[in-house]
Amino acid sequence: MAAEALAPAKINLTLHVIGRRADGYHLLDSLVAFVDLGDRVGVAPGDGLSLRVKGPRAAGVPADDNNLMLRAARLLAAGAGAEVGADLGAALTLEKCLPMAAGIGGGSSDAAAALRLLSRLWGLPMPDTRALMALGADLPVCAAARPARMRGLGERLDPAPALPPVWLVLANPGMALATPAVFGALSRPENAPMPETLPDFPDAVALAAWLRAQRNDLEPAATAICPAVAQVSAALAAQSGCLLARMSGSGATCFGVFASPATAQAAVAALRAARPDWWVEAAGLWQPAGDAA
Ligand SMILES: C[C@@](CO)(OP(=O)(O)O)[C@H](O)COP(=O)(O)OP(=O)(O)OC[C@H]1O[C@@H](n2ccc(N)nc2=O)[C@H](O)[C@@H]1O
Ligand SMILES: Nc1ncnc2c1ncn2[C@@H]1O[C@H](COP(=O)(O)OP(=O)(O)O)[C@@H](O)[C@H]1O
Repeated sequence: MAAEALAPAKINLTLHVIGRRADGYHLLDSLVAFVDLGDRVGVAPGDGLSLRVKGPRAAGVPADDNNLMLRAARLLAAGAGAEVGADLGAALTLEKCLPMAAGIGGGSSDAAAALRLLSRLWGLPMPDTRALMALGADLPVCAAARPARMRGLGERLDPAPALPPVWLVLANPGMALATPAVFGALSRPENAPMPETLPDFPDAVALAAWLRAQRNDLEPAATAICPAVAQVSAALAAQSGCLLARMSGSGATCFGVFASPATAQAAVAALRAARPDWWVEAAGLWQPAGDAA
């Protein structure tokens, strides 16, 4: 049976870099949420394994074995001792709506959505955390697809406190930022973690007030490589009703936090008018349909 799902964008509401390992990977402490905006991933029975990429942001997205969706499919089959093509087949589609290399986990979320759909189609269990990490540090959290406190390299997930109704405006200046380059430009890898216990967030104002005391430690490094990050963040912060503006992940996408959909939509309209060259969208938090665990 053919099936389709949203691959929701991942937002690092905070991203504290708290150490660096000898192999160059960094230790993180991040509050991660997902929004109801993303790519659309489809899976249908098929002979062999194929992928068709379409959609408004398809340009430049690899459709070959470099695509994380195909790598994820092979990983899933290998976990069951099967080989894609010989034993299992699927026709995958990706409608790309999120900018690529943008700090919002597009490829990782596409791969996680493909895994969820393929595990149902093929009747196989989801890969374990260690296997997911082999695809990327963002894969475990994207496979969980629910708000989480992410630690370690990305493998340690704890439930986040319940998030209040909140609307985010996402803005990207149209410049791809490679994650390794941003980590490489980080001047100080040892920074303070978030508090051991995260508070409750009764409403959007309380959430934004708490977030303001936290950080994205990659933001200065990303801004050094791509100065437009500072412009995007400042433009979001200047919008009426914006409670906080910050970069997500390794950038260059920034998000603004708003307490109502109307203020968020007004900010989108103003930003699109001022900067037609930027990608600007409003989104609410993504509510998993119960099948994303
Ligand atoms: C920074 C984050 C925050 O959520 O998001 P994005 O900006 O990619 O969305 C992630 O940790 C990215 O996860 P992901 O994009 O899957 O990373 P990977 O493919 O595993 O690694 C890409 C590169 O990022 C660096 N890296 C990644 C994770 C980590 N804990 N320490 C690192 O130093 C390494 O240089 C690595 O070679
Ligand atoms: N399905 C996919 N969508 C986007 N990029 C992908 C995908 N699969 C593999 N990639 C590769 O992953 C790199 C990082 O892209 P992406 O996951 O969008 O970054 P980020 O995690 O910073 O948002 C891209 O440069 C691209 O070459």
